[in-house]
Amino acid sequence: MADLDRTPGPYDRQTARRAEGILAEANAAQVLGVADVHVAARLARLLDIRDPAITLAAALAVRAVRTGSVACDLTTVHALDPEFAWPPTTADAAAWLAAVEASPLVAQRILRSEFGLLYLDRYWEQEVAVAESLRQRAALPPPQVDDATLAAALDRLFPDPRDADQRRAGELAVRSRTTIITGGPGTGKTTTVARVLALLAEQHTAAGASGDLRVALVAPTAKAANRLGGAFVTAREALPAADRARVADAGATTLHRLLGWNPTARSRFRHNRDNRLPHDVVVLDEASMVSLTLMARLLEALRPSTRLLVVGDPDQLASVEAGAVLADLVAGLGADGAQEHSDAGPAPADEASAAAPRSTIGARHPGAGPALADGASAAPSPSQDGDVGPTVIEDVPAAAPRPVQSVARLRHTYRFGGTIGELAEAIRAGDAAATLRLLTGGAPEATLIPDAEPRKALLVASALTLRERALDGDARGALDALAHHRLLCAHRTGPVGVTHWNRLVTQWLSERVDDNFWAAYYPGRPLLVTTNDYGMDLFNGDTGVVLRRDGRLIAAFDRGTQTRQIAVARLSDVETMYAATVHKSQGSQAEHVTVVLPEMDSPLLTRELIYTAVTRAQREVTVIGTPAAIVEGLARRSVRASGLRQRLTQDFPTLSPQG
Ligand SMILES: Nc1ncnc2c1ncn2[C@@H]1O[C@H](COP(=O)(O)OP(=O)(O)OP(=O)(O)O)[C@@H](O)[C@H]1O
Repeated sequence: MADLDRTPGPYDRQTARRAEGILAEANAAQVLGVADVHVAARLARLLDIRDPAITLAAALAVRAVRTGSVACDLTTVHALDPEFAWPPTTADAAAWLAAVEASPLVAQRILRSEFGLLYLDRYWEQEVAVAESLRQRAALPPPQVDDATLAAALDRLFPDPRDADQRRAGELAVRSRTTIITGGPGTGKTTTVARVLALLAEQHTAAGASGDLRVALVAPTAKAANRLGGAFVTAREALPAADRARVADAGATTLHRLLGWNPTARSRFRHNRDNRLPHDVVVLDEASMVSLTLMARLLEALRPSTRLLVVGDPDQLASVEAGAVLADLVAGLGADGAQEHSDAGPAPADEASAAAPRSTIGARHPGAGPALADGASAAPSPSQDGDVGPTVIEDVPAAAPRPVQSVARLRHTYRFGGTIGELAEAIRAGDAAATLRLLTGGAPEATLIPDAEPRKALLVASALTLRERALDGDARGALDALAHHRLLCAHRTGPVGVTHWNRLVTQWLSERVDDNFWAAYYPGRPLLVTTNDYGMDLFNGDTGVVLRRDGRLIAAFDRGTQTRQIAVARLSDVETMYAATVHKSQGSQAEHVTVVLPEMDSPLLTRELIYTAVTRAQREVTVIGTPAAIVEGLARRSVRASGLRQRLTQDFPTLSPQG
């Protein structure tokens, strides 16, 4: 897995020493990184490219992937540095792209050009593969559904009118092969997944299938998988007894593990198109963190009959690797207002009929399936399409069973008390005035402070609590203390980065307690694992703490309800974690979170970063920064160039409202 913190920042400047010409100039101006320069220089040499604008385009295509995009949009690259001496032939982006298309780079399929974007071939292929897999899944006949059983189950599992969104998501998941369930923190995604699995298990039995429903619960990182596993146990426990008995306590794993990652094998994943996964249902949680590459691998390893539930929050920071797949799927498959609603409360009862084409359920939905409106569970005629809005796929006979691809958004927040939920929603909507009002309104759950000084007492107290429990050898107690408060920064390095804060807290502790806090290991040292070690069962992003037990130092790592304990001598790639980056914290939460905003000119100061950071808090969030930084950050979106949205729209038959 890539380093979760490799997003380039202003302190990551590196010089490509042997670069020449335009590449050297662009590197000196920090438009290009070393890797971009080296790849482009090599291509220019091999293909005898003399035009600096073409070489520059190749480097920019590499840069695009390195910074999270799937492709490079030449119309926007001047904005990277308007002062840079861009070659005059790059002023007209369309002409520049045409010149690249006419070059050997495209002729030899090293680069691909589509949708006005320039792709490295590998990423173009992956994007095509993802769209093609989804198209093939959508073209299959819809799953068989026992409507009477489903109707009764929906009434049983979603009895509360507040659960309207969850109920719609549940019904869509039963009627579709691919369902995307989105929602902010605490909107009941895991609860809905547990209920969906009960619905599916019941359908499985009603269809006379032998054996239990085979389910895989997966998340992109080990930490997110642990958390999913824990949340799923709780959600399963809350099911009515008969439904609980239907749903196996599946246990969650990582996507890499599910696919059978083997770094030494020629085919890196044991499960692939020639050796498909055996499951009936695959639930992919925290999907915002999934890269295009992994999504392509997962889709190719699924049997066509396997249901796929993609679950996540598309407003969070996207994967550290290339792609913003979840956001693209929501935009590309959600045909209507799935993304547009911003109200945090449950859907008004009459919204369905009032806003037929803008339903919460963004269904790329040809309409022939049974009704999806509340209560409309029995198989209706196509004219009863309810709140999805009647839509047709062109060229598909009206009577033919039609595939359903659906996006369901959960909007009601069950977990947060008012303020954090409202704050998350204000940030998501980019409403700076509301965000500032909530952060400065005096509510203890959300505060904005201009500098870090008031945090010193809290940080030292947290570290000392951790130390006390570690000295007692109390693994669970220490890990709980670690999860109590988290300090999050945008950058690893620099004056407001993780390294600085780790040093500062270590210094403060040294002033308070007589121990060597600069030693490699000491009781109470909070740990962050920085690489995957399959043999040790330790993964990038795992968090733990050093304990003293029987005079020895051991490290305890969180495994949901369990702990993994290892002698410190066996650890290699770990860092101190008094602070962590927002990227690394994705997929986990703490009761109280302190967010250090980056400086105003940091490229990391974006709405997605602030949203992700703030929504890591379960009970209380403190933001260190200025109102101006909040305003600036909310106005900036983390844009990732990709053609997946267009490709999904293009590949799928056009929807048009009926009548
Ligand atoms: N329909 C519901 N009725 C009552 N409580 C609910 C419902 N749905 C969810 N909850 C409660 O809300 C809380 C959050 O639910 P859940 O963990 O399913 O949300 P989530 O969206 O998966 O959260 P996260 O963002 O942490 O992944 C839990 O305490 C859960 O019991």
